[in-house]
Amino acid sequence: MLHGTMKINSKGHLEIGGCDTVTLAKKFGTPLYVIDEELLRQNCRAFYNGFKKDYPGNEVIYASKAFMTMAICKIIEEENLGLDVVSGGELYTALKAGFPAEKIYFHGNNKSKEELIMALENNIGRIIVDNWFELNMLNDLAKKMNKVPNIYIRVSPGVEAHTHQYVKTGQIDSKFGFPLFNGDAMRAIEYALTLENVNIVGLHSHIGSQIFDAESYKAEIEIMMNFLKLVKEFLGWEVGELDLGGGFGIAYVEEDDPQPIEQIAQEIMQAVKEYSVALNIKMPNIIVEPGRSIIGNAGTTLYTVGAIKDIPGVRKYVAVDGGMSDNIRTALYGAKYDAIVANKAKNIKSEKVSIAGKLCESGDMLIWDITLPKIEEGDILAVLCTGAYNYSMASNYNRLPRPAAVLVSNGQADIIVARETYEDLIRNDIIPERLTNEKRKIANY
Ligand SMILES: Cc1ncc(COP(=O)(O)O)c(C=O)c1O
Ligand SMILES: N[C@H](CCC[C@H](N)C(=O)O)C(=O)O
Repeated sequence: MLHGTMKINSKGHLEIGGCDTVTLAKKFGTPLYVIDEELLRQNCRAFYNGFKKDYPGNEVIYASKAFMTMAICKIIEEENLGLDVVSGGELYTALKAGFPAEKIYFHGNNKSKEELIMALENNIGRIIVDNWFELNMLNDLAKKMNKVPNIYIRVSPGVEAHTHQYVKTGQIDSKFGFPLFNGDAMRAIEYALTLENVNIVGLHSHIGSQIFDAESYKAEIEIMMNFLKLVKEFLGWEVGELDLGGGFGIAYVEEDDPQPIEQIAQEIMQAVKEYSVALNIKMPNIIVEPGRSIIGNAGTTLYTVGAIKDIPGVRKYVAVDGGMSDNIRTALYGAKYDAIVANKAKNIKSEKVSIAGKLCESGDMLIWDITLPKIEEGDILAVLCTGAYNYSMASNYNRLPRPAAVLVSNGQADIIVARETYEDLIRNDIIPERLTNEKRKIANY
């Protein structure tokens, strides 16, 4: 499966954005995240065309947790999308990149006082309030700062998306949002409407991630639209904005079969329209928060193959120079990935291997069982669809420096995140004086 601008060139090498990946590996080192700018922009446009073109009041906001750097913020801004941030760090990055504050939406189930102050100071577009503690704290802070932020109330709709347990969020037993089933969501809205220093403009819900078709969204829409009707009846307030969250799936491997975004968008908008007519309520503007489906298939990780361990009759382990520190998803979720031997992209796939990382964990695997051309030390392995939740979930486990990321387009490759160095790793380390004290050394000795 080739994605976006991927091609096999005349040398039999994998090319992305007009750049030979073997050359990229040599020039920038490995592991290396490669981002296909054209595909990233195409994904943005599919969402824009599906949700916003015919409905100017709608917004598509990129869930920056999937992959965020200042360069990515620039592209998202150019593509006319908004931005979903979930922490002071993401907000800071967006603001530093000059992202328009009014198009920033702030999520999170435990925002700190400092984070809320930062949001208020910068007059960001929407704050999605998750719980009572936050609602009161925000109103108090806003009063002190003489602000009236636009807020959504996050509703926990009780919808089970058909996806991995860890990436389900809409079910009743969830840490996110005000439960709908016990009346909390209604009470929170009623209360927010009485507060002077918050301006409630909409509701939010999110049901999970890696969802392949419109069915789960339709279940969410049915619940939320009926709730909008109840809110109108009980509180006399018509909800103007309904944020349905993110979660649109991508094809990591061949058996994954997500519907095209344009089609899902069409079905979602159709369902919203039908419910507003049937329930006799104003059609709300719809907000969606795609993360994975914007950046996921636009990212590829290049690794260099090192040790190969063949256990005859059992398994052949092919180890690469990265692993769970740059892609924790296989270890964490049992995620599946496809890969190409970048310098042998035309060769016949002839042997089944498993791709291991280099970290000190048996679970540090990237791919269990994949058939590839005969692979040798020094080959460049390209793991596909690593754009989302790889760099953003990367760690320094085993003190591995985080890889660099390059943006490729039309034969040009630009670094958007520099490779971490060993110096970076010790930058924040401090040896207290008492540990360097000579007398202590002697005493201990
Ligand atoms: C509230 C919310 N919105 C959007 C997203 C983005 O999800 P995805 O990357 O699956 O589109 C998530 C999950 O990370 C989320 O929790
Ligand atoms: N926050 C998202 C899931 C993020 C999953 C992501 N971390 C992954 O690697 O797939 C949610 O609650 O639906």
